Amino acid sequence: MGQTLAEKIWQSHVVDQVTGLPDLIYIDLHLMHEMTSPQAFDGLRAAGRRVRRPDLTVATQDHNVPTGLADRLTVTDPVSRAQLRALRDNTAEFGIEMYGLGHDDQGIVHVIGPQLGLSQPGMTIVCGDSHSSTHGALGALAFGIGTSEVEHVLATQTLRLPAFRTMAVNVTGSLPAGVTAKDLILAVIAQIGTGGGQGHVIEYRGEAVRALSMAGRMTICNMSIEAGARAGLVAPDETTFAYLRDRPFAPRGDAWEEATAHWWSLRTDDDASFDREVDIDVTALRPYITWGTNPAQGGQLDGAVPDPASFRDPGERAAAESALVYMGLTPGTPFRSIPIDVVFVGSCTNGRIEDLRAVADVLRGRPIKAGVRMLIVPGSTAVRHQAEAEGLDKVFTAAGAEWRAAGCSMCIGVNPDRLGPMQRSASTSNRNFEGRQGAGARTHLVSPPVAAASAILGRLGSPEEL
Ligand SMILES: CC(C)[C@H](C(=O)O)[C@@H](O)C(=O)O
Ligand code: SF4
Repeated sequence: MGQTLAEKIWQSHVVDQVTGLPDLIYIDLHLMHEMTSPQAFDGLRAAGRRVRRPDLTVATQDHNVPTGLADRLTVTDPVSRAQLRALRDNTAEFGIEMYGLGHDDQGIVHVIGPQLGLSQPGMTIVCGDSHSSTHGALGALAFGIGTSEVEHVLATQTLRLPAFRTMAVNVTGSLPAGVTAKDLILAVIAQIGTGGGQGHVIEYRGEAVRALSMAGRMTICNMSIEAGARAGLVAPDETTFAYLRDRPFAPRGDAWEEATAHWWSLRTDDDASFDREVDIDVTALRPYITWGTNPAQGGQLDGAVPDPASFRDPGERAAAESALVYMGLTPGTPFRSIPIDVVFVGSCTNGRIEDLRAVADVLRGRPIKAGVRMLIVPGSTAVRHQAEAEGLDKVFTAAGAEWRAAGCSMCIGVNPDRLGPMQRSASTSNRNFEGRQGAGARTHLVSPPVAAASAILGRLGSPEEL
């Protein structure tokens, strides 16, 4: 019987199999950021070990960095300061490449890996960060790992990883105009739930996935983790190769020809079977948003806040009840009437140049609503430079938005970009948990065009209303 793509990559990386223990897997690329690495380096030091393959390890500073142009280098929070300094010192001590603050290649770890051509088809990639699934868009098997595993990879370039189950998400039809990869993944998560992918590696397949840009594929793979999946991936094709060609770390010349010949073999065999398959037809998909406090509590923007009583499952009903209290929402309220205070565009889900272009297309020539704060935060310094070369920053600032420097920013409240209590945001990020964007803050996850339209309207809405 044939194999799935995920199984093929796994098998080609098994270093050791011992009965009763998870497989020992070779790791091709280890990405790091400041939040999950300090203790790993402390552990190495305590054991007197070195980093086995510093050449396969790359670090950046993203979570704790200020994105304000004025306070970029003034990190006042002591914890953030200590973590940023630790990463700088540790990478210098252990000989690891570091794209830190001030470096042209700095950015959110899941944005810079693909952008530099570090993340490639067929690789095993790990990072001490759950959204490592993003790199699966390149046809890699990419897992988020914990800090003790970070230490293990640093020391050995291998990791014992538990076996996974396979799942196919088959996406048919083509996305209607104005409907994006973000809407698609929010709809998938609403359909299968936050635990729907548990223990599985999801392969996204079908014509609608083939038609997605690499940025779109990264958006859907990124959020696989919000459905509980171990990883998400898309088989590599011409779109992948066109994206990777000539990137700084992509193979060149004959090595490129050899690599692409191999990469073409990286696909699920026709006679392979998945442990689970989910079908979704996107022909009639509309912009999707979340109303609750987990990414599966979502619905079409055309709809209204649901009545918790409408959920048959008692767990889902209770979760909806408490989410509506936290979110300050009343059943039956049309989504398009919900006022917002802040709009955040950015994150490893939607902080790429394509996302910023989509936002600029909506904002061009239109001011954002008085009283609304809009932050536009490029996913990397290179994205920032590209956007400026295209004049997008002028569009943003002319509309009244803040154009900021690269980092995780308001996706997570561990840097100065935070919402105040009860402030409500439309956010292109991936998590709407209680307190995620600041204590007491209320988050609606949206696509880039919906974020831009909402900033103009001062309430949740889409470009068709403008
Ligand atoms: C800080 C980090 C460990 C965390 C993650 O694992 O995803 C963060 O990036 C997030 O998005 O919540
Ligand atoms: S942008 Fe958000 S989701 Fe992505 S790595 Fe940073 S904090 Fe995590």
